Amino acid sequence: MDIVVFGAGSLGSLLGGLLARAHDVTLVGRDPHVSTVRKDGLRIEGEVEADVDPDADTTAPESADLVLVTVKSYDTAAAVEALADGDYGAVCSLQNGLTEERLAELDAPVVAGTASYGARLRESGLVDCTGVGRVVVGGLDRGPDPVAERVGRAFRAADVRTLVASDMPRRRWEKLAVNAGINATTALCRVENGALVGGDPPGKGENAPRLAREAAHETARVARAEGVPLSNRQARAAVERVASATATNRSSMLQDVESRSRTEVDALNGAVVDRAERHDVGVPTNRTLTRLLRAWERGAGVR
Ligand SMILES: NC(=O)C1=CN([C@@H]2O[C@H](COP(=O)(O)OP(=O)(O)OC[C@H]3O[C@@H](n4cnc5c(N)ncnc54)[C@H](O)[C@@H]3O)[C@@H](O)[C@H]2O)C=CC1
Ligand SMILES: CC(C)(CO)C(=O)C(=O)O
Repeated sequence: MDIVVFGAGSLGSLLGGLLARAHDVTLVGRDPHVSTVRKDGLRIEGEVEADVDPDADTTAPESADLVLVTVKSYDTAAAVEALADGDYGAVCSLQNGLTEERLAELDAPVVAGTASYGARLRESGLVDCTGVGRVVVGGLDRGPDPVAERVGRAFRAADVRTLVASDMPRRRWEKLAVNAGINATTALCRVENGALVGGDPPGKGENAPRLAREAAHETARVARAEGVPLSNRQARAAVERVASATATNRSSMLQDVESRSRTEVDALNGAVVDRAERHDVGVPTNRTLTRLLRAWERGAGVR
């Protein structure tokens, strides 16, 4: 397959690099990373090791079988603009947050995706795989999706752990509940993910878990208003499962706040608020978390 990875940062370089073991991959990113990859190739270190030689450019090729979008969610509109005139067989987002609807503006079938691999671009030309997770792809609607099947086969051919799911709407909303619950709470409270599990001893230290739980419950309520069957219990259980499994992680939003960078709050808690308004569902916790993070971004001068 001819695959373009639009957004060759941490995740895009890792997955693009892994896919380059079996496919013709072009990483679209920025210098100096692009020039280094062109000159010396890309090295993957950590939980997976590989030396690969994908193409790299600062603009997207005009055609490809598949485009993977891996820019931060707030750069999705710019990515859509950059890809608008291309001839692509399919486009798939592996970003956090609800971004697929924006990709639907492109003249190509959209495959929904999530990634739980961990990636960190250590320096130009060198990406660390900090965790072997899984890619999940599927149709935007429930049911089998032949384009997603093809994308899944391409990932597996490159030894990327991949599931092709026929219940992607529920999975996307469950992932949104996890990120809406964990990311904003850990960023604002400056705690690791594990602080959201339990509340031990009872009555003490339970404020952060309660915030995360309420944000997840509200997300599930909005999912149901959208016709997606996600119960409050499933959403809460997903938050607790992920927070336990990643207990010592500093969430990506906490890292953004610590490095005084823009966060993805608009595509996470902000997306829950936007969807809730369409259905007249109250989401006070997500609204407050969104306002606090936007206020922090403005104060930090990154918005
Ligand atoms: N890093 C990780 O381990 C994981 C990240 N994600 C999600 O994946 C998405 C990307 O995250 P990261 O890779 O960490 O971010 P990142 O900031 O490392 O990578 C994004 C890259 O896109 C490039 N970019 C942005 N606009 C561009 C344009 N117009 N043209 C060319 N290049 C452009 C940036 O220069 C940057 O290198 C986010 O939504 C994140 O939540 C999801 C799972 C794991
Ligand atoms: C799953 C989780 C919460 C892991 O930290 C994540 O996706 C993030 O930090 O963005």
